Amino acid sequence: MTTNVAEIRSKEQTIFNFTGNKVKTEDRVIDVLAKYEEPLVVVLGSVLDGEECDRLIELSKNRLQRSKIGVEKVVSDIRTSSGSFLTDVNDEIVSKIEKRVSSIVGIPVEHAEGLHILNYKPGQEYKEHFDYFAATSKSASNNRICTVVLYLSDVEDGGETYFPKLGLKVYPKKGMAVYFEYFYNDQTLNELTLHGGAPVVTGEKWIATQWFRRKKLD
Ligand SMILES: O=C(O)CCC(=O)C(=O)O
Ligand SMILES: [Fe+2]
Repeated sequence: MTTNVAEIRSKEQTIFNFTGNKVKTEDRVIDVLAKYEEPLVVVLGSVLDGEECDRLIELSKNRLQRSKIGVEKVVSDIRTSSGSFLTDVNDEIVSKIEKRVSSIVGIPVEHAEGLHILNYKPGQEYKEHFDYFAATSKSASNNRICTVVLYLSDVEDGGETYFPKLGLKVYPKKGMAVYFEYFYNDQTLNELTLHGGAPVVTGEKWIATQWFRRKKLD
């Protein structure tokens, strides 16, 4: 059998740099459960303990607002959940989690937007989208480069994070997380990170998202 060398794409540099089945951070050893190689998608077990998940939900419960999308911040059918940033919350657990997430990814916390809590009730979803800003957007000068979605609750049915171009679904499990990156030179790889949050069928879904930027945020 002959191999067409032109068809073998050389792998690009990744941001997430751990190999093997564990990621060691200052305060926790995290299991790597699954990996999709290019674009890199990593499923991580037990990033947060139950108490940490409950604390994040508790902190955001009274602050939730109908989610908006884009730089213009408009209410849309694309995202029907409710959410809140925890950036103005001064809480030891929040800082600890942000630090842990940063060391998993290998990017300083100053590049992170701050934990964004989302709550989906039955029927609510986040339709497929890219996390990075369009090249024409003002925000693109310091664009997002990778995402960590932390699952703060189990979902009885539905609510999976899906990547339609990869044929990949990640089912929410309290304390687990999914990481993916879109900082490739090859834009077609970035576009493969199209993803969404499927409608919750039964139960409730809570997540915390941390988006990282290429440069520090002020
Ligand atoms: O709800 C999900 O599973 C995905 C959330 C998401 O895509 C985001 O917060 O950017
Ligand atoms: Fe997203």
